[in-house]
Amino acid sequence: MKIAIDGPSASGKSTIARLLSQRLGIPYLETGLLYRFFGYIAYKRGTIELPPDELFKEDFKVVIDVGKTEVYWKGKRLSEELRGEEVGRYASLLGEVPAFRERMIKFFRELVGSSQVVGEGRDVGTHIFPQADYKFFITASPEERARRRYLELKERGMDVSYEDILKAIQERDYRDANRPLYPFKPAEDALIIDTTNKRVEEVLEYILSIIKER
Ligand SMILES: Nc1ncnc2c1ncn2[C@@H]1O[C@H](COP(=O)(O)OP(=O)(O)OP(=O)(O)O)[C@@H](O)[C@H]1O
Ligand SMILES: Nc1ccn([C@@H]2O[C@H](COP(=O)(O)O)[C@@H](O)[C@H]2O)c(=O)n1
Repeated sequence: MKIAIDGPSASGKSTIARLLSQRLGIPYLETGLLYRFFGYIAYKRGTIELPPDELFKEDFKVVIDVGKTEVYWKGKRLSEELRGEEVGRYASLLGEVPAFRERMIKFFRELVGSSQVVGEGRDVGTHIFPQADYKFFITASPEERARRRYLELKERGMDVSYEDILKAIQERDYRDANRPLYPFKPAEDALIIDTTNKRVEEVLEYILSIIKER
């Protein structure tokens, strides 16, 4: 079984996908973490003008398992290095490059193959696994998503402002939605879930009820 969970920044899709993976015992693929990894490489090199084949020559490894996706670079697991807004911006800029996105789609399909997966990101249900058995699109208002990201980064001890985060989220939403190729939008057969006024537990139980119904 393949499950696609897509949605905009800070909508809560990683949280839901990870919990769903754990409840179902199915490996979790956080596609945004790989975009962030290459965004991190581009950030360190100060440019996104990097051919996909050159980026994929990096010494990296991806491990997907129940409840987790891990990225290793030169043998070291990267985590906090990938979570900042600036790396997210570089990831989003790379995401606008069709050749890079096509290479990423190919990479994710080869990584998962015919195995079960809970795939989470922006284009899992539209392009990576269009044949997924279940497709969910997790969203929330920009203000609520900025609030969630603000609280998340403050808990990590980062000195951020709500206003800056809201602006970054709105800019990234616009960029993701207005890409000439592969514009970010829900799959036509995705179930859209607005979580603005919903707790994580409510969203998870609702999705599990949909899966168990079939
Ligand atoms: N329904 C919810 N209500 C309140 N807070 C939530 C909800 N869902 C997730 N959160 C919190 O919001 C923050 C962002 O969630 P998460 O990282 O899952 O979003 P995301 O869509 O994966 O973000 P991104 O794609 O930018 O990585 C986390 O701190 C998470 O605990
Ligand atoms: N399938 C994907 C996943 C991510 N992106 C871009 O990467 C940025 C960072 O991802 P997060 O999930 O950590 O926010 C994101 O803003 C997207 O622009 C993508 O294009 N496709």
